[in-house]
Amino acid sequence: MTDMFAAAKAPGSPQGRFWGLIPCAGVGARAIAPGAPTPDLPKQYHLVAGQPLVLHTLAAFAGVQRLAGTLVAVAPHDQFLDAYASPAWFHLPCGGATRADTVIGGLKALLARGAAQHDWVLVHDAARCLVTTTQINQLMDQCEGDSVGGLLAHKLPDTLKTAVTGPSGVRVAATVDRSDKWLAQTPQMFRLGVLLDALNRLGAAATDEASAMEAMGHRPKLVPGGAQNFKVTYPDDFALAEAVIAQRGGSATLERFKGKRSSPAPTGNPFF
Ligand SMILES: Nc1ccn([C@@H]2O[C@H](COP(=O)(O)OP(=O)(O)OP(=O)(O)O)[C@@H](O)[C@H]2O)c(=O)n1
Ligand SMILES: C[C@](O)(CO)[C@H](O)COP(=O)(O)O
Repeated sequence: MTDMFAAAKAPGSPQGRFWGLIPCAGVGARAIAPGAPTPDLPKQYHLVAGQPLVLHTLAAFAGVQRLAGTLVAVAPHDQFLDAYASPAWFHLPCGGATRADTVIGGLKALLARGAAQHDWVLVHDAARCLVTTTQINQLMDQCEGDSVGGLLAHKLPDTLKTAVTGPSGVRVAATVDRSDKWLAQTPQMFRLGVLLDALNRLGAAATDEASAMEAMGHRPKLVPGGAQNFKVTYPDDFALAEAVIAQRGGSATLERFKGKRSSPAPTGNPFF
């Protein structure tokens, strides 16, 4: 993955190339505890085990040899990643008001820069910083021969309740059969053109890529991801992510970004 410009312009195989797309334009409102020291800093940039959360995510993608390139879709005017230029990924201010808008913006940006409609794209939340290179490769292995694509997911481990809220608070309405229930994770891997069409049709109601594909009548493949591939969503999740990183040996992901820039990267990324 040395020259993304060359990768985008190369004809690619009939099976299509693979692109990573990281929606990174959210604010993380649920993750910021009252009184936090940096309430305006989006959660994906908070330090986890010594480096901004999203860099852990990007380190996992940087290890995937088959990716032609990885686009990080950030919010307009977000310059945080300018200081972390890397040949392994590039960032663009194509984020939108909802996650679906951000993904649509990223897909269009990939197409505009030479990606093909039939290429595969792996969409992955910036906030799922514990995904591993091995898991990403497993998803690719299991889905590249599939006619639809699929996603990492985790079979529901707990008893599932529905709730009803009344005068005496929130109470159980029923216990639901969990035998067919999975928690959707990311990456979610689909053909770029089909996914863009599906997201355009479903719009903001698509909280993930698979739901847009499902609305088109497809049945995405579920590939077991594991409990550690959780999304940092609430304040407690930062400490949980740090604990997992420490248990994995801590600083391994840092090595890939030793050469990080301390000043904004120059314009002229070879991809553009
Ligand atoms: N307009 C948006 C909203 C979300 N995301 C990204 O989508 C991923 C998953 O979304 P979520 O965890 O819900 O992030 P936020 O929307 O930032 O969180 P919250 O709902 O708590 O504000 C995150 O990496 C987030 O940055 C995005 O790129 N653009
Ligand atoms: C895509 C996703 O991570 C699948 O679980 C999730 O739907 C995105 O988070 P959100 O909180 O629903 O925006």
